[in-house]
Amino acid sequence: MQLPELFEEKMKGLLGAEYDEFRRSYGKERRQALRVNPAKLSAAEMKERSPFTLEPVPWAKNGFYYGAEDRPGRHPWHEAGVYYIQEPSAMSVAELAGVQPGERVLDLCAAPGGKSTQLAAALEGRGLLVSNEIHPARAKILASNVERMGIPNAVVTNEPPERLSSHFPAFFDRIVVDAPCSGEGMFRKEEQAVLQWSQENVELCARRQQDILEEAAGMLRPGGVLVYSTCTFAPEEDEKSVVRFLLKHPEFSVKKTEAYGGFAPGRPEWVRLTEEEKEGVSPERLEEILASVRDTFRLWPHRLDGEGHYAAVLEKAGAGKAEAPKKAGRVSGKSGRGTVDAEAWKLYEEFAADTLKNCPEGVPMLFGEQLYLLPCELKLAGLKVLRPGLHLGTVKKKRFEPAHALALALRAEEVKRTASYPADSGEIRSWLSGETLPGGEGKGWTLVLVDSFPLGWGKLAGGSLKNHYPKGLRK
Ligand SMILES: C[S@@+](CC[C@H](N)C(=O)[O-])C[C@H]1O[C@@H](n2cnc3c(N)ncnc32)[C@H](O)[C@@H]1O
Repeated sequence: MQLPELFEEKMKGLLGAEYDEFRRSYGKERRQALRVNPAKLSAAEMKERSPFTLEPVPWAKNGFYYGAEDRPGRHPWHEAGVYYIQEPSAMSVAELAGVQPGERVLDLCAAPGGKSTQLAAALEGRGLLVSNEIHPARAKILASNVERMGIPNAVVTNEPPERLSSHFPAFFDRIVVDAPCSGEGMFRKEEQAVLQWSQENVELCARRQQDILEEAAGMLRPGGVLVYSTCTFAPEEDEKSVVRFLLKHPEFSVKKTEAYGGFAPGRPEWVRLTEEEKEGVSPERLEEILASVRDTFRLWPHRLDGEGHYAAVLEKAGAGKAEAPKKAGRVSGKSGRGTVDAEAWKLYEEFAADTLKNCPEGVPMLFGEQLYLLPCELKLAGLKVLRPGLHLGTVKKKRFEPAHALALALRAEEVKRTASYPADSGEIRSWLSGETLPGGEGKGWTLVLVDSFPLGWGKLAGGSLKNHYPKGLRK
């Protein structure tokens, strides 16, 4: 595979004797992986039930390499959010974030959603995930992946970091900054990354990373954890980005974190600072910061089965925990911004009484015709919000229509009527292409399952099951 000449020269200079091994990794077959959604089934169950040849990704609890012949993206379990296809070294970041259920977590550069969906899994449906993406089209993809994975407690926003930071000062327990970067670790995956590479772009990315980190710093509560990551090997964007940030922010330090033994340490000797960048810093302090960078992580494609990544776990000084997000307890008609229109709420309750055995919890909020459940009391006014929590459905004149997101966030046993078909059945093929299926007796909203996993809503009436699988997702 052809690589940019300047990139090769640069890496030769950095890696020395190790370069040949690094270069040879570009000739190796890329190993692909998926991450099981623990809200749907455990990793052990997946291993037993899955139609794919799986082998654990050593550093990711729910991560598995799949066989070269497997096509998990085409399997109906993918549409049911049973797993997320993710580059294996990228799975390290959310693991390093050490998220605990119930925390407030921000994923600042989140699309298409690999890290967000992994962070959400660690939250186990409790607490709050704010998943933000600056680019509108990418934010839509992020929202649809959050929905596909059935995440009930995520708010998806589409904002530049500086607008978000003025909204959430010292708010989050954990923040992930998976920064836009020069993507040197994407060369095997995307030819575009090779074509677009230049040293100027590396420098541009490094400047942008400083700006993003600056905004992230203000949104973290004292004692909170910030994970910074890139999928590039350029020290300007990796160790140097961290060093520049630490020089400016004495309240932050590198947190020593236990990780998979195959991760290599950060390389402070690759950091070249200008006189201006070092100004006002004592040599001892500089030495201390540089030494701490050894406790950041490099994932090399010639040392493990993955495309490569960099990650640093940073801690903000100070004690204390952010207040636990205020949860609404069981749903009520009250929203954070007043009362959800009584008629709208009545229509939802009628639907819930007829269809659900167990109602999801949260703070109801009506946006136009769309009814959502926020994971906690949250001020969102003034932000571009794509998904303010779990989308329950649309309130139409005299009726309530449940959302696809609700179907995917429910478990089969929480619903009164289900219709289950095996993944390889003709019914599932027909269903995914939008066809009506023959139904049984009775009438009302029915959760269609592929094997045991919710796939969407159907409406049973007159012996047939009308298809409500979203048109945009049909095959
Ligand atoms: C490496 S990707 C994120 C991948 C994602 N975390 C995942 O695991 O699926 C970086 C993201 O940052 C976004 N981005 C680009 N410029 C940005 C900026 N100035 N501020 C914040 N995000 C930016 C990009 O659109 C891109 O989606």
